[in-house]
Amino acid sequence: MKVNGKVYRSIWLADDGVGVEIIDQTQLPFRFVTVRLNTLDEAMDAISRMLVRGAPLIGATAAYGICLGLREGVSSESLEKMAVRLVSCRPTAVNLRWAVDRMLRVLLPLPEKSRLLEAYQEAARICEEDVQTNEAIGRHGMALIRDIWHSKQKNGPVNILTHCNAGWLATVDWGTALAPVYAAADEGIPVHIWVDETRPRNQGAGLTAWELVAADIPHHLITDNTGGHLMQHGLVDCCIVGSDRTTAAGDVCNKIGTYLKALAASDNNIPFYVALPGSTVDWTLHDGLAEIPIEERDELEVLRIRGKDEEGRVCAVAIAPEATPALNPAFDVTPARLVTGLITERGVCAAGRIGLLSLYPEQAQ
Ligand SMILES: CSC[C@@H](O)[C@@H](O)C(=O)COP(=O)(O)O
Repeated sequence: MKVNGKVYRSIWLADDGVGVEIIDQTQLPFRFVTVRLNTLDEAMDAISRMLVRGAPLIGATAAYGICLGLREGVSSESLEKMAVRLVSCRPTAVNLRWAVDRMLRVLLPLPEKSRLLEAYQEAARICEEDVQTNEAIGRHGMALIRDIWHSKQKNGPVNILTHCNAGWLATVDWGTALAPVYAAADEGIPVHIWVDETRPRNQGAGLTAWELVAADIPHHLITDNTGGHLMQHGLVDCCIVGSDRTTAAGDVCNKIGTYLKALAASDNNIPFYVALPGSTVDWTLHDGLAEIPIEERDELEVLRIRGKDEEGRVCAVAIAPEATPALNPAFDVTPARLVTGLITERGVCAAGRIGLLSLYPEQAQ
C-alpha cells in the first residue's frame, strides 16, 4: 500500500539481504517509522511489544525471526529452541505457530549448511503467499459487498463496521477484513467504514483509521460502545472483522470486543462476516471457548491511554485512580452460531466444520 507516495509492505527484507525491515506500529498514527531487525531477540521483542501485530504479520515476522536466529546457529537443537521461544511471544494468534511449524518442516530435513539460504527463501514465500491469499480474500469479500450494494438499489454507500485492525498493517499486504473494502473501493463500489476505536490499545483509531485516510476511503471513528446503537438505527449494512484463530467448528477468536459486536449484529439481523486465511484455522480445536488460549496483557494498557498532546508530544496519560487494578484479556471468542460466513482465500463458507471442509477438503481426517 502507498504511504507518502511510496509503496510499502508491512515487512520486507533489507537491501543487504540479511536484516528485516518493519513498520513500528506502536508509533502510528503519529509517526511513520521503520525499524531494522537484526537478531532473533529483536524479532521476538517486535512481536511481544507489538511493533508488529495482526495474526498473519506475526507469522511472517516469526519466519524471518528464524532466519535471523539461524545466523547464530544452524543445528537442529537451536532451531527447535528458537521455535519454542518464538511461539511463546504471543499465545493466541495461531498463524505464529503455523509459520514456525512450516519453517521447521522445511528446514529440519535439510543438511545444516543449506538451512540459512533456504530459510530466507521460505520466509519470502510465506510473505508472498500471504499477499496472494489476502488479495483473494478481497475478491471474495468484495462480491458480498457488491451484493449488499445492489440490494440497497445502489442507494448510498455500503456501511461496514470493523473492529481492531485487520488491514494491510496486520498482514504483509491488503489485510483480511479490509481487503474486501479495498477491492470494493477499487471497483467503484461506494463504501463507508465504521471504525471501532478498539480499546485498550486502540488499533482501530491508530491503525485502521490511518490506513483508511491513506487510501482515501470514507470512514468515521466510533467508540467501542457505539456499534449496537448504529445497528439499531439501520446505519450498519454488515460487519467484517478478522480472526486470530478459528476452530475447525467455526468459532472465531478475535480482538476483545468482537463477541459483543456479533451479538448486536445478530439481534439486528445484520450479516457478521469474518475474513481469514486458511492459516488462521486451527484444525486441532473444536470448542473455541474452552480450548483457545487467551492472551492476557499488561494492566497498564487499560489504565493508561496513549495519545498526542497539544504541543504534538506523544504521551500516555492515566485514566483511573492509581489504586485501581485492571484486567486485560486481549481476545474473545465469538461462537460459530453468530457468524454469518467466513471469507477465505478459497471462497465464502458457513462458519462450521462442514463449511470449512467444503473449502479445505484436504483437512478431512
Ligand atoms: C488480519 S488480522 C486479524 C487479527 O489479528 C486482528 O483482528 C487482531 O485482533 C489483531 O490483534 P493484535 O493484538 O493487534 O495483534
